[in-house]
Amino acid sequence: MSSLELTNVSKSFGPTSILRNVTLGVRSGERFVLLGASGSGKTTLLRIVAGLETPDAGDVRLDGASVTRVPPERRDVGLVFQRPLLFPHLSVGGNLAFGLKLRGEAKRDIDRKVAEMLDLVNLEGFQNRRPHQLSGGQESRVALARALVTSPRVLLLDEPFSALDTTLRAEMRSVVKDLQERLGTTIVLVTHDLEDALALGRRLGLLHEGRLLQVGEPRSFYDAPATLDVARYMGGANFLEGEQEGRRVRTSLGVLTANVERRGKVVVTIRPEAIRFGPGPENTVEGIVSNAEYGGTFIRHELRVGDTTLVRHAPPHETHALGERIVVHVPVVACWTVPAETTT
Ligand SMILES: Nc1ncnc2c1ncn2[C@@H]1O[C@H](COP(=O)(O)OP(=O)(O)OP(=O)(O)O)[C@@H](O)[C@H]1O
Repeated sequence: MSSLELTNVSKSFGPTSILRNVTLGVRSGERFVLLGASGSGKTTLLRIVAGLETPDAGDVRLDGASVTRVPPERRDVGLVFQRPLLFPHLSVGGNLAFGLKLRGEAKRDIDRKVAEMLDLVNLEGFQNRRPHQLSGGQESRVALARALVTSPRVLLLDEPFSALDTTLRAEMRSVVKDLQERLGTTIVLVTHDLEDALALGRRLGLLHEGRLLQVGEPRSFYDAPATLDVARYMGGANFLEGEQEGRRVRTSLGVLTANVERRGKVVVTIRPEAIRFGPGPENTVEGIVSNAEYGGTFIRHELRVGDTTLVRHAPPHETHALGERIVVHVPVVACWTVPAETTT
């Protein structure tokens, strides 16, 4: 069963439409990442789930029951923002105990839950510290622990690592992953960062200008982007205009066989890492190496094929001289197309 369901949720601020007909189901115990550029409506969507914002239309359900008209404090939703926002005058223990006290839980239970949670985020012994005595990473862990200690039905994380440096980011990702796996909490994390999304999301959703363009496993965003905007968001692909009939696409590289059937004007998307050296059973192309850059784990080649330039990531041991004529092929599974009319 879906633990969180949004049905046709729309929201405008004044004349500006921020969310358009968003429908999404997040399963119980799932780690779901909502990806999107700045301004795409991610925070607004989280605020609607938390009850801090009311949708103009549509419904929000938690564990099957509509909460669209339920105030935030009765939704049982945990929120962690970009900055930890701990209560500065309360100790770490006090911060964690806050929500439990509000609920009127017994002191004995509160003490036990706080201690267990601090243990889970590796902060045992930090109970009496004040927020200003913590490092950035510790503060983030306290914020996470505070949101989880009340066992919310859904935990919403809004760019929770954006204030942290690269090392701490990676550390926090594994803390979140580990906690979620142990506690089985349903998590919806919002980020614009592809790396965070791929590391954490069992499933992803891509929000673009208030529309949810695609929902699925991370791999599907690379292998089978639903629209050109999705393919663009994932970055780095080659795009070629084409005219498709069934699996056959006429392009500036010649006729290619695509991994999807369509008809009419399309854009072929080919990932640079998918282009193989040597001829293949299909989609074989001959070109001239016009540029080569060492990229550490790969070599970025530009291949001139007539008037078209293909970017290819070759294995680091595969070196070619500039001007060398080489033959490559695009496996059919890597030759994906999207309808051209989605171009924005
Ligand atoms: N209360 C408000 N009143 C008017 N406009 C708002 C309000 N809240 C958000 N917006 C606008 O809605 C749009 C989407 O904002 P939102 O914060 O949801 O996007 P986001 O994807 O989370 O972006 P970011 O990653 O930058 O936080 C933005 O253009 C923002 O200016």
